[in-house]
Amino acid sequence: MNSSFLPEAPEQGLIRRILIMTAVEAEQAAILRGWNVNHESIQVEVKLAGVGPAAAAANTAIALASGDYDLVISAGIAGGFAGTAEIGSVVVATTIEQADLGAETGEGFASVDELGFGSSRLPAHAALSTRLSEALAAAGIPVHTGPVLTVSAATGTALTAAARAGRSPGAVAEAMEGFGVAVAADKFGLPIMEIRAISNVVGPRDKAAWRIGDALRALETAITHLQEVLT
Ligand SMILES: O=C(O)c1cccc(C(=O)CC[C@H]2O[C@@H](n3cnc4c(=O)[nH]cnc43)[C@H](O)[C@@H]2O)c1
Repeated sequence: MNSSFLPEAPEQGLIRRILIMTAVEAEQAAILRGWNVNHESIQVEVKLAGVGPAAAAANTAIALASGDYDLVISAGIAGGFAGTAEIGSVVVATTIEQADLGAETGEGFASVDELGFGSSRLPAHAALSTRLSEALAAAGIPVHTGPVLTVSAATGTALTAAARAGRSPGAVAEAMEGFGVAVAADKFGLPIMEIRAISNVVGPRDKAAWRIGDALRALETAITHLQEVLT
């Protein structure tokens, strides 16, 4: 992407320089396909976060330390919670939550929030997230909004899926980088979004049921609509 930014005035709330972080190259390529580089009014950098929240936080912080951005987005594929976000749909986070940041206790999992050690969730940019989800719905694209969970270990059983969904009412999807990206963006005082396309159902491992190609195509489409919302 063009890395020379236009002289804009971000303090007026204009979004003109966006950093999009993806776990892997296939997601990065889908986003580059979906973004029309001829729209020079907004500059986008799409960089690799790596898999998992720690790598995502570190790589996002490195990118933010060497760039000047107005908005940070975690984007890629994700698992959808059964009955909430179907394979091929798009989810737009209202909040970005690390679902396994806390402690196992005799009474079950306790989050760092409950333990008094900090926060495991950050709010997404509400206006942009709403405008994107409304644009996707208007275009007939299946879209769901709600908390998107970040985990260090992907769910592999129905029991864990139910427990994670139960602790985060309204949770729409699970991935592995969003909260890491969000914490880094928050340290730089920047707004955050998380946009995911659903490749699988959160629960028992069934890689044969994954539809990564469909999810990448949905991600590409979602980014095209994001550009329209922002310009
Ligand atoms: O091998 C498996 O059974 C398996 C199960 C869940 C996730 C994986 C990954 O390798 C995920 C890597 C990558 O994709 C994102 N992602 C997509 N679906 C999920 C999910 O259901 N839970 C967590 N992450 C998911 C994630 O953001 C990673 O970047 C393998």
